[in-house]
Amino acid sequence: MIELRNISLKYGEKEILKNVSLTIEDNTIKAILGPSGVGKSTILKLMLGLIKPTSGQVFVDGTDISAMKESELYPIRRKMGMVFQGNALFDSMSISQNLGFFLRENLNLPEKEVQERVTEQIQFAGLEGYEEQLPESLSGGMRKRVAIGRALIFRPHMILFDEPTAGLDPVSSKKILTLISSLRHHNNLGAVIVTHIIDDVFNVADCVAVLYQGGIIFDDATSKLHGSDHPFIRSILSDKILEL
Ligand SMILES: Nc1ncnc2c1ncn2[C@@H]1O[C@H](COP(=O)(O)OP(=O)(O)OP(=O)(O)O)[C@@H](O)[C@H]1O
Repeated sequence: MIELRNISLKYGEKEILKNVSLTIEDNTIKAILGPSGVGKSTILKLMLGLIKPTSGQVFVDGTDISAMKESELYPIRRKMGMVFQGNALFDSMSISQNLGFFLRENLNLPEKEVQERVTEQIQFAGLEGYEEQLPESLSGGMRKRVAIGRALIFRPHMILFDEPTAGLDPVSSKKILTLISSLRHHNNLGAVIVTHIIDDVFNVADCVAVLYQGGIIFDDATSKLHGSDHPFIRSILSDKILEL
């Protein structure tokens, strides 16, 4: 479980988050929806301990990480898999090498187990036959699937997605959302999806927090979003445009 408690965050004089509280339960897919530049990626960085809040606390499985040193954060980050917006794959490595790289670097596992985990993720992500290809020869949707496999290979408790369907065509987006939905029954894994695309929320998220002008204006089951009378939520439900 991840909890942000009364988080405020400033970049210089600019206040991005104002007293934000938010919980991500295990075994739940939660979306954080908001317009571009509102602070969604900033929330993911706070959850990973990559930046410190100006005030407030971040709890991961009950442990306050907001004042932790970098070395103390390693085991915490191991609990979380991150899927970056641009995937962050290594261009010169094959798909199999990309999947196994951090496992070989960071966990002292026997090579046989590394191979087994790579094969498991190749199958889960539907990448059979592409093991020896370079990322550049794959479609955007397939590269995203490699990035998801690489995050899952550590067997995290929580997986964080930054704009998982950004830049993908509708068919690839749908496949990625189906893959994310299938995580719901995957070893009690929780997921956070940061997005500005409301269809992503309806397709995949059990619950959603809407971030607007530095604060949370909705935090409940996705099915209740239509019942909100907040003007911003009404406007995104009617035109689905978040670029305000
Ligand atoms: N290191 C930084 N220093 C100063 N300002 C920053 C920094 N990182 C982000 N910002 C600003 O903070 C705001 C929130 O950024 P963030 O990337 O979290 O937004 P976002 O909601 O994820 O948007 P997008 O979807 O466009 O990435 C933006 O105005 C951004 O310009």
